[in-house]
Amino acid sequence: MTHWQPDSWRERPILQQPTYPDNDKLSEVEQRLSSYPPLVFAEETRALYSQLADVSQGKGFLLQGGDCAESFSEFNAPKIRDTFKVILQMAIVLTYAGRCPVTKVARMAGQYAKPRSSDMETIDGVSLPSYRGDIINSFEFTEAARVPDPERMVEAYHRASSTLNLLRAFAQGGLADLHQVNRWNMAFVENNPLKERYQDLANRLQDALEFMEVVGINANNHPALHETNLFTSHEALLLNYEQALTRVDTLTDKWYNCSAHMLWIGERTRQLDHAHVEFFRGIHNPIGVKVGPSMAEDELIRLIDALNPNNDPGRLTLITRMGADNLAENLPRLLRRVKQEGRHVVWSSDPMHGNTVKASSGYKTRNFDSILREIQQFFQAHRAEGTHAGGIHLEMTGQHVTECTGGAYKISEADLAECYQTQCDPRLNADQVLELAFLVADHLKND
Ligand SMILES: O=C[C@H](O)[C@H](O)COP(=O)(O)O
Ligand SMILES: C=C(OP(=O)(O)O)C(=O)O
Repeated sequence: MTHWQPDSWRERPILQQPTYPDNDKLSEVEQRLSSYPPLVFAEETRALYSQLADVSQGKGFLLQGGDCAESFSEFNAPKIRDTFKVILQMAIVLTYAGRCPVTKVARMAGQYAKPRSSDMETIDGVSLPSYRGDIINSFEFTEAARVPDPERMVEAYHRASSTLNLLRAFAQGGLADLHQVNRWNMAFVENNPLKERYQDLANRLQDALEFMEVVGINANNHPALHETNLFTSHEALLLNYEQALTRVDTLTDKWYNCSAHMLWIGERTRQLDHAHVEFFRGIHNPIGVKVGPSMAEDELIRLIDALNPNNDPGRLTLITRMGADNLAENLPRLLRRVKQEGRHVVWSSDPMHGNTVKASSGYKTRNFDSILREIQQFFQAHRAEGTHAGGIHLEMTGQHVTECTGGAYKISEADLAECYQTQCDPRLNADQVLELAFLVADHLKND
């Protein structure tokens, strides 16, 4: 294997990248970014690594979720707060009802770059370069807006930094206090059939906390009751940005990508001899790779060995995104082979990306039942193969969007127009996500 450098990816073929019109400007921005402070600290990243090592050994569950694409225009505190809360509410359901420690990783504070199926987008006979995420170009459908602008990387850095700042404040400053769970705004489940189940769980949790208080366990002597850890993650697609935030950790002398705690490689850019695999093999963060239905067993083992040659538990999460109709045929053969070869991985299910369909109205959507079906099959396949169903990876928001059909509110294709806000793929809304959490909790308890 050749010597790794933060820029050795530049010698490899690369897909899904913008073509910047001005390379001098691009280099100047990369230079500037590489002098800015890191967004996360390597020691935090190691804490996540160690939690994921437990998950890979069946001793926990990974909950990863957030926007499909964070947007510069929808950048405000309520949006960050609502997604934070819904991730926490899901985690509480999974921990308490599922009896399982949960590692929380947000798709936030950096999820700004998107791979696309097509380089061009055509509307009413006009074709323009596709929108590739706010870190690259603008969503607006004009020629000027779609030109990639390197200055957007700096903008993304500052927005990621503010988002992280608020997430840290929420996590450590009291919003995550378990005693608050009952007091959190329940409006989003108010008319939901799940309200009673959620309320019952919140009451039981309250009873447990009161009991603990009586026997002397409280937030003063157990800070875990008052605060939480929420890690950040995104698809490290735009390697110019990722390289600029990759630094040597002074405590260990190792390279870490300090743009987020965990990074993943997308399904479209995971070729063994390409730039993304090259970049990822040298950073010491916990990393993920998306695994679609076309993945062959040998190919997967080669990929695992390139990315985790020492077979370290916690290093690698395989995020399967098969589609509900393809999972039964394709996941078991991969589970079997990885188990046979003794490779340590976290298996996580992304039930979103294999289940995207176009509604008759033209909106991209996903049906709640297909999403549930993929998750159910994911658990069944692991049960059958004797492996650990280690996590879920969701495109979701704490807001009341109407982007995925179905769920307790029975969102129909006709309802999609009501509040369709995503800039790329459809996300589960707060109700749908909570409904899903109860289902996953039941599986975890049975396991
Ligand atoms: O989130 C994943 C991809 O970026 C997305 O599914 C691509 O969407 P497209 O098929 O509309 O390009
Ligand atoms: C692009 C994504 O997924 P995939 O690589 O699985 O298509 C994503 O999760 O944003």
